[in-house]
Order: sequence, then C-alpha cells, then structure tokens
Amino acid sequence: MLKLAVLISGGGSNLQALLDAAADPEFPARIVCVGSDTDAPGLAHAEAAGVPTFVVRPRDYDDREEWGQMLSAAIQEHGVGTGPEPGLVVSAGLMRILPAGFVREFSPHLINTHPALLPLHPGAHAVRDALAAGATETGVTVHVIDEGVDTGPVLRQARVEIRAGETEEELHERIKQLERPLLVQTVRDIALGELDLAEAARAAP
Ligand SMILES: Nc1nc2c(c(=O)[nH]1)N[C@@H](CN(C=O)c1ccc(C(=O)N[C@@H](CCC(=O)O)C(=O)O)cc1)CN2
Ligand SMILES: NCC(=O)N[C@@H]1O[C@H](COP(=O)([O-])[O-])[C@@H](O)[C@H]1O
Repeated sequence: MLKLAVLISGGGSNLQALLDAAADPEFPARIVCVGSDTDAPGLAHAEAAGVPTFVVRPRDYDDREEWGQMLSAAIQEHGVGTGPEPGLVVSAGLMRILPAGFVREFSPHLINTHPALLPLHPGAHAVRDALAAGATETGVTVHVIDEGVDTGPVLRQARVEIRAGETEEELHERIKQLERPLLVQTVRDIALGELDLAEAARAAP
C-alpha cells in the first residue's frame, strides 16, 4: 500500500478526488497526511476524512530551505520518505516552490499536477497565461518535481480546448474536470508499479 503525503494551498478539489479514490479499499494507496503552507480551505476535506493535517508557514522561518526542512520533518513524521518504502509526496495545488534540499530528499517520489501542457505556461498563473497567449488549447500535466519550476519529467498529460470568451475561472474548472481523474490514475499507476518514477527521472533529458 503506497503511503501518500498530499500538499495543498487552496480549495483542495484534487485532494478530495484522491480522498474519494482512497476510500475504496481496492485503491492501492492511502493518504497518511495532508500538509499546507497556509490555512488552506482544502484542509477541511482531510479533517472530514479523519486524515491528519499540518501547516508549515514560510513566514515562520528564515528562508525557503529552512521551511523545506520543517515541511520534510512533518511529512516524515507520518512515515513518508522514511524506511524501505519511500511513499509518495503529491503536490496538488501547493503554491510554493519547494527548495533544492527538499527536492533532493524526496524526488523522484515527489510529483506535481499543473494546469497547463508543460513546458508551456509554467509557474503560478498557468491558466491566466494560456488565455493571455491566445492559445486555442491547454490542459494539465502531472510531472516529477525537480529543482526547477515545472521542469521535471512529464508523467501524464491531458488536453482541453479553450472556448472563445471563457474566463480564467471557467477554463480552470474545465481543466480540473480532467485533472482530478488524471491525478488519481497516475497515483494508481505509480502504486501498482505500472509507472516507474525512477525510470521516468532517468529518461529525462
Ligand atoms: N521545486 C519545485 N517546487 C514546486 C514545483 C516545481 O515544479 N518545482 N511545482 C509547484 C507548483 N507550481 C506549479 O505547478 C508552482 C506553484 C507556485 C509557484 C510560485 O511562483 N510560487 C511563489 C509564490 C507565489 C504566490 O505567493 O502567489 C513562490 O513560491 O515564491 C510556481 C509554480 C509546487 N512546488
Ligand atoms: N502552478 C501550480 C498550480 O497552479 N496548481 C493548480 O492549482 C489547482 C488546485 O486546485 P484544487 O485546490 O481545487 O485542487 C490545480 O488546478 C493545480 O493544477
């Protein structure tokens, strides 16, 4: 059974999709903790499911590396990143760049979901950027996190057309309709060994 630590910063609809999937005893992964860099509304989803939560605020630390060390400690307290089985850290709406020390500690057992077709539109405002670029399609990417920002090996992608005149919020919700099942399927594939993260990392250019 793959142990998951899920990291969020917002509403947590992707987290809820993982919680719903993990409620099925046949699902090959279980969420052992949910963490955030802020008092994210999505933490309520974990609390409702009886999953332990924690908040590690960047402003409480001198720099990003120290924040990352504390975030790592909180995750390892729940058995992810320790022992013979590394588990998996899933960034599902974490809106904070993880420092190099954290990435070295967990990657490639550290993935992120991003609302664009990377390498297009990296960063914190992908949906807005795709609209501003006049793109006719966009989508979602699940990738391994590396020390760059949205530069890690791509694991899965799904595409969605952009409709004329739609708002950022409308488009983002349509992206999420693809993103939630894609993330669940990707975690399932990793848990079942059908997707090898170490191999994906080795194959990266
Ligand atoms: N080392 C990495 N950390 C993270 C990655 C990554 O690819 N490498 N992905 C992010 C998630 N993300 C895009 O998918 C992302 C989130 C946030 C930012 C960003 O610029 N954050 C700023 C703060 C922005 C704000 O407060 O509005 C920051 O951290 O200074 C870029 C990309 C998860 N972590
Ligand atoms: N660059 C990072 C980024 O934009 N991540 C995005 O935040 C959203 C969180 O939604 P949720 O809180 O409803 O799961 C998701 O769409 C995720 O791809």
